[in-house]
Amino acid sequence: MSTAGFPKAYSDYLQSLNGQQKEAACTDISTPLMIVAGPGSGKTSTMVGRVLMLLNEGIGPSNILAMTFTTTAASEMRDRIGAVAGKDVAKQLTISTFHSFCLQLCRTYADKYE
Ligand SMILES: Nc1ncnc2c1ncn2[C@@H]1O[C@H](COP(=O)(O)OP(=O)(O)OP(=O)(O)O)[C@@H](O)[C@H]1O
Repeated sequence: MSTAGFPKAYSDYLQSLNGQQKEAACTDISTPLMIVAGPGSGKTSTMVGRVLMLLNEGIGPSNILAMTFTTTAASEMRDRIGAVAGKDVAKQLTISTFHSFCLQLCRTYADKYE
C-alpha cells in the first residue's frame, strides 16, 4: 500500500504498521470496517492510523469520533495521535469512552425527552 500524498510524519507512522493494520487504516473511508483482534495485538495503533488517514482525507478533526472502553485508552489514543498530527489537532478530536460520550449526548439533548 502506498502512502504517497501523506505528510511525512503520517507516512512514517503508517509504514510502522504491519500489512493488515495498514490495510485497515487506509481502506477507503466509504467502507465501514469491523476489526476483530485479540488483546495487545495492535488495535489502538490501527485506530490511530485510521484517524490519520481521515485527517489526510480532509475530514475536520472536530468531525472525527473515536470511542474506547476506558479513559486511559482514550487518553492514550489522543496522545498517540497528537505525537504524529500535533497536539492542536488531537485536542479537537472527540475521543472518549462510550459511557462518557453517551452521557454527554443525554445531557445535550435532555430537553427533548418527554
Ligand atoms: N505493527 C506493529 N509492530 C510493532 N509493534 C506494534 C505494532 N502494532 C502495535 N505495536 C505495539 O504493540 C503494543 C500493543 O499495541 P496496541 O496498544 O495498539 O494494541 P491493542 O490491541 O490496542 O492493545 P489492548 O488490547 O491492550 O488495548 C504497543 O506497544 C504498540 O506500540
